[in-house]
Amino acid sequence: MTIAVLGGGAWGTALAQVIASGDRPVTLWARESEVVEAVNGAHENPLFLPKIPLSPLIRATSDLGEIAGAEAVLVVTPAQHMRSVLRGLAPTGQALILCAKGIEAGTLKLLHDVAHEEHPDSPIAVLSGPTFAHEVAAGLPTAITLAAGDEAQAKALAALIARPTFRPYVSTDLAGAEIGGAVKNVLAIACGVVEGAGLGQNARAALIARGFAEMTRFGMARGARPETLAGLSGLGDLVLTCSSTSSRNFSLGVGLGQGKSARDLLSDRRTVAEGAATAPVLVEAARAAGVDMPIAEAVCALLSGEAEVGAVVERLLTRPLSAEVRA
Ligand SMILES: NC(=O)C1=CN([C@@H]2O[C@H](COP(=O)(O)OP(=O)(O)OC[C@H]3O[C@@H](n4cnc5c(N)ncnc54)[C@H](O)[C@@H]3O)[C@@H](O)[C@H]2O)C=CC1
Ligand SMILES: O=C(CO)COP(=O)(O)O
Repeated sequence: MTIAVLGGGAWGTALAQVIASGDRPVTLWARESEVVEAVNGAHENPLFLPKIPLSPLIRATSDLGEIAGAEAVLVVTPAQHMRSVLRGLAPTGQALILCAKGIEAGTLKLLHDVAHEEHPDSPIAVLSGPTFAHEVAAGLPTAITLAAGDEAQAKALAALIARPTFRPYVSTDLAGAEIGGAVKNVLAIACGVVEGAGLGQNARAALIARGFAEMTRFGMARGARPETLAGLSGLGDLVLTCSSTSSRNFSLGVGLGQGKSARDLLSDRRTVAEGAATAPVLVEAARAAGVDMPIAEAVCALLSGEAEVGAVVERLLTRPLSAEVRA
């Protein structure tokens, strides 16, 4: 049976490639007709994942109806579009594996809650971890967290998608797997700012550690387990995206740190920097949960243009001194 992938961006295409490497036919739903044509004709996706020859076992379509017969569906749309795309999918009870990283604006809901609302009869799983799409598509070794509400379900889905260089570790902590990925994108922007403003490597290490403390506080307030946040989908992904210009969030931060405006930096991008969409939602969700997230607040202020880099850094450095670990 086929496995379906919803979303023909870099990550959806890379996941289709890794699944197809196990001799499995993959149906890839893409919004853009040029992606459908290029994947079916030339076996490539020059729009979102250039220079990677794709498996002929991947067949692209723009018809959501063609997803109906698949054994499982990997959902890889940007977080803010996930609900509307899922709404167009027939309610067949297929397992949905969510691969986007974010929190829904307006409702402040995690994506597995959104998916459950739209498809109450489908088992829901979350796939997250340190995974640059171009490395996964090139077959480089990668490990991920695969969480489902039920352990047997998580194991069955892990067996379905595991490949020799793509190694899932199972979990039953859906909230933990999701929150790590959503929060690290915002922190990656902050680390990019440190790089762009030339604040040094000590500052970046401090930001990663204090950012992880924010992720843990927020995660635990929303029901995540701290050991999940310390794993691949939390700390693992935080380290990856806070240290490489391959990260779109980090590189957005570099531009902000150099004094460019978020509007200018985002206007000529076709690709997503999810942290920019997540930051205001995260700040709102943290305030609603009574959680202090000064780094996320700083990223938000920079993105909205409310404050400049110098002021934001000064605000962070002049906070009252406090204990490293809060009671
Ligand atoms: N690229 C990567 O290395 C990784 C990405 N992710 C996550 O996967 C998700 C998708 O990211 P990418 O594949 O990288 O995207 P991308 O930046 O490569 O491509 C943009 C995607 O957004 C879609 N899109 C734009 N407007 C839309 C709309 N109105 N409705 C539905 N879809 C729309 C486009 O069709 C395209 O698939 C994001 O949440 C991202 O954080 C997760 C792990 C790795
Ligand atoms: O989530 C990712 C790697 O795990 C990709 O990060 P960026 O979206 O910042 O490129």
